[in-house]
Amino acid sequence: GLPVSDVDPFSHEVLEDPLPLHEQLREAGPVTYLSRYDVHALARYDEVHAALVDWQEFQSAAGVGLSNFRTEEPWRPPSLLLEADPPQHDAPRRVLTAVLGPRALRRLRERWAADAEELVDQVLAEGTEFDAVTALSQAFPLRVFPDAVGLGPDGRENLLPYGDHAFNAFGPSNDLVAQGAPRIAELSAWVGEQCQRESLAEEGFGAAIWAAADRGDITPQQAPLIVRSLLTAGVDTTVHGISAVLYAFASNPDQWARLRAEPALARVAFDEAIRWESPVQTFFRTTTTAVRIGDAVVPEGHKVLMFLAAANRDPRRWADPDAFDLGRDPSGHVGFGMGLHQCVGQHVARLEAESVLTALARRVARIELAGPTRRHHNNTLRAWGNLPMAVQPA
Ligand code: HEM
Ligand SMILES: CC(C)Cc1ccc(C(=O)O)cc1
Repeated sequence: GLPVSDVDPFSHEVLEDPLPLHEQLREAGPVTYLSRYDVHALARYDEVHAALVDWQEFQSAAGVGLSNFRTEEPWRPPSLLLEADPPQHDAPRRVLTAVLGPRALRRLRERWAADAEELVDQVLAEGTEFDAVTALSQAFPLRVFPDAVGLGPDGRENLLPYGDHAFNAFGPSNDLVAQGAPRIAELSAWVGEQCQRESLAEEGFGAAIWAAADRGDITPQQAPLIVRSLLTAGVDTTVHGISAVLYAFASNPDQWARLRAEPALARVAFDEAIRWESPVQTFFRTTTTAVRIGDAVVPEGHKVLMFLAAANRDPRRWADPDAFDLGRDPSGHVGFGMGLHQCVGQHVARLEAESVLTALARRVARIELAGPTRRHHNNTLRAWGNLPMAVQPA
């Protein structure tokens, strides 16, 4: 039969330490009915992977949060990529694939490497103990990404709280959503303003999106919403992704030695950290027909909650899943999703993380935690509130 649980995956207790729930859901069966939210939960790698690649039966157009856009008004106009399915999804996806693709990033590689070296030098000049969240995880993305998009200099402090609320809003209307509610109208207005053509620099991801509208690849009405996708998805994720890989190394000093010996491991280290920590923990799909999962049938129009983090540590798929191991091949992890909607910004994220790790590995022989850590709770994101770190210069 279908296992049932009234657990709240979005409670502070679970957000503080989700691992026990992930284990419980994986062991309960291929699917569990969560009665509290009337959703079906997938926690094993095979079922999460299968739902991610089957966009026809598990759609995104009804929203990838708990809210069902067929019956509820979205809090903001739906994303033309994330909250769309083919054919509407096709042109916006094709444009962002080109704008954010490895070729487009070639010209950023050198600049970001230099920026990372400069930032790490500045951090180390201040001392060997610092909070890596503010000094590196937040500082580097906020130093390079708004410029890469072509944002003006003012108001960039709005980006993190806007994204934090957007990611909370994929969950239920709990206290985390209530915390962001008072400011979100003002933050949304600022973000919307930055997406207008006249707000953007002549060079950058934003300009490239507007150039696609000039070519007729997308419409001028779509261009600002596609820029909005970058500002929503492209900041908080990389901040918490970089925190995840720094925490992974600080709690596995032997792996730092491996990176120092072989700096090219920086790239696979980031993907292994994305698998191990999964900064994006969960999101939803909506069934477009009755779908059989295991020996259960999920009715049409139901929300399905995918636990990416649980899938990324499923012992059915990964040997020694709880180990952060640079010797592993992490490809196939679902930390960037999978299939049609797989993260279109993953190359940007990898380049940011690689830049920071390479600069740090060159300058620092050891990194370790130097005090109590604190989580930052979010309905969707796994994040550190702080990472007190002590480093030993090389
Ligand atoms: C560590 C950093 C990141 C993580 C963990 C991450 C994770 C994800 C995941 C799991 C999805 C799939 C969502 C779904 O299937 O519904 C996704 C989609 C997406 N991501 Fe990322 N992301 C990251 C960085 C970025 C960056 C830097 C950008 C922009 C520059 C970005 C832009 C997007 C967009 C636009 C989509 C929607 C793609 C589509 O629906 O076709 N992401 N991301
Ligand atoms: C993991 C995903 C939910 C991250 C994300 C957020 C927002 C957008 C957008 O298009 O606004 C795209 C992707």
